[in-house]
Amino acid sequence: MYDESQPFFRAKQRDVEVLHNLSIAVHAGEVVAVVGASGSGKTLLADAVFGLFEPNSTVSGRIWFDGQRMDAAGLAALRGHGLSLVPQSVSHLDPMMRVGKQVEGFANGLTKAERRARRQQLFERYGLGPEVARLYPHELSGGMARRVLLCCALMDDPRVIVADEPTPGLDLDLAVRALDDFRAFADAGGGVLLITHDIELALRVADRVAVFKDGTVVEETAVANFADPSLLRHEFTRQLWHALPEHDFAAEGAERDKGTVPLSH
Ligand SMILES: Nc1ncnc2c1ncn2[C@@H]1O[C@H](COP(=O)(O)OP(=O)(O)OP(=O)(O)O)[C@@H](O)[C@H]1O
Ligand code: NI
Repeated sequence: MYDESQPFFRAKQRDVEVLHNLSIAVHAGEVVAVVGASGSGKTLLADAVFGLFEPNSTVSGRIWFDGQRMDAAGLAALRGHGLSLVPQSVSHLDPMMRVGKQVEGFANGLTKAERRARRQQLFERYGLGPEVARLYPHELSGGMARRVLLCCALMDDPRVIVADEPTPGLDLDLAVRALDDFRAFADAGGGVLLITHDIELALRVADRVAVFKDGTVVEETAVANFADPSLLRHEFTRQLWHALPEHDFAAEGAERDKGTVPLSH
């Protein structure tokens, strides 16, 4: 029987520490890949930089931009004006606004006609037909939505792009194009923090790799060190190396059977 003295629903709040002792740097001209297991805190890091955390979360740390320590207001002013996010979740798009208008809204200091022309250029580059501009986000496929998010980040002339899983759902040629564009952006003096599960693609464009595990960077290493596992210091990084399709394929299968291959996708 229903007991009125007992609450019908009870929720308990507990604090979970996700990120700790974390230090990461991106220099001008560099693509830094962040790789690591699902749930290790990569998205929380990206979102924290952009102030996109839950209101009841506790965030502490220091952020420098161009050698200057940023306070909350300074960081807020940079978002969309120098610092661009390609978010992992397509829920970052406004469901009530046609995507063409949304993308154009990410440009700074351009006339309406210039915004439109730039948006059209980006849409063409990423295989989005002109009709896509009139669609609402719910009318896009997953891969289309991801390309729209990419266009949003590239509309502005950012100094730093934080891209959180920009390639899932993209055909290989488009994924490669996106990463090549990040490379070109860095070569022109920008900085890119590229969060990805696709280590193969990451190794193709990145200069350095930061390996994330349980909310911290366990190893930061030059891409060149992935040529040989003996150059990798941390056991987890070596596991990632072995999980690459061109290495130890049989060993990878054996590891997977033991449930120890860290990549989830
Ligand atoms: N709003 C939230 N409330 C409570 N816990 C959260 C919240 N958001 C994320 N977490 C937890 O923080 C941890 C890190 O999540 P995060 O999304 O940063 O992982 P990730 O490394 O980006 O994973 P993936 O590779 O799957 O995208 C997870 O354990 C997740 O459950
Ligand atoms: Ni994530």
